Amino acid sequence: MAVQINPSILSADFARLAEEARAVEGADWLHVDVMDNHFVPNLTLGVPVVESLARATDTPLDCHLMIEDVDRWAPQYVEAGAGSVTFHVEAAAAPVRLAREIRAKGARASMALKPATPIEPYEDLLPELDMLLIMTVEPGFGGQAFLDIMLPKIRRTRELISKHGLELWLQVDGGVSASTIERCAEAGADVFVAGSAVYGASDPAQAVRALRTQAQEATAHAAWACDH
Ligand SMILES: O=C(CO)[C@@H](O)[C@H](O)COP(=O)(O)O
Ligand SMILES: [Fe+2]
Repeated sequence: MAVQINPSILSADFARLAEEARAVEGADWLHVDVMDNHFVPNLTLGVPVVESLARATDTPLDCHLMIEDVDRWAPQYVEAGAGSVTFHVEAAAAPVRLAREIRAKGARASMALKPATPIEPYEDLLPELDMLLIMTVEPGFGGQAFLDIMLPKIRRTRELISKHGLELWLQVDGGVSASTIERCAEAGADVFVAGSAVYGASDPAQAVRALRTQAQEATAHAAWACDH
């Protein structure tokens, strides 16, 4: 099973975004947190910055939209150059229609769940998605402590993916670091967002490589991956 490491530029220096994007060459995707100060109590960046970032790096952009009115805005992030667009189910009026629109415009469609949002009501919706994001902190800020109580939700989601024979990627985001990534991989995650663990390191590219090795080794020993 291939694992993917997606550094989050939320923890980078916003005055040097292009340089910071290039500092993690070798990463699978660059994770871009879009916050509107309504869905979450923080404000980051929007469509024009994503357009510029897409031109500044060869690493594809994984846009995590923590915004209200997401049915209206998400397609514009595909047009801005994102290769993957994640909307929060708590903010979407019509998640199936939105996932189909993102895919039709040529990006991977992904849906995120806040910590208190269960996966079970969305089981039938999984075939409409390319990735599911399980938040392992309350969305809004980098540098928060990993919520261990999300591990059973990761396990249950991996079981649903296997049950339906889907190619869905399972992403975790929040507090992912050298001390938590193995637990996430063992539980069933295969795409790992890491902000402070990458950009807080003296060598971000080396931090990506180290996280990848840890995740690969944990996955190799994980029961869910052995079934494949
Ligand atoms: O979406 C978010 C926060 O809402 C994340 O993508 C953070 O940027 C992750 O940062 P760390 O917890 O890894 O420092
Ligand atoms: Fe994120």
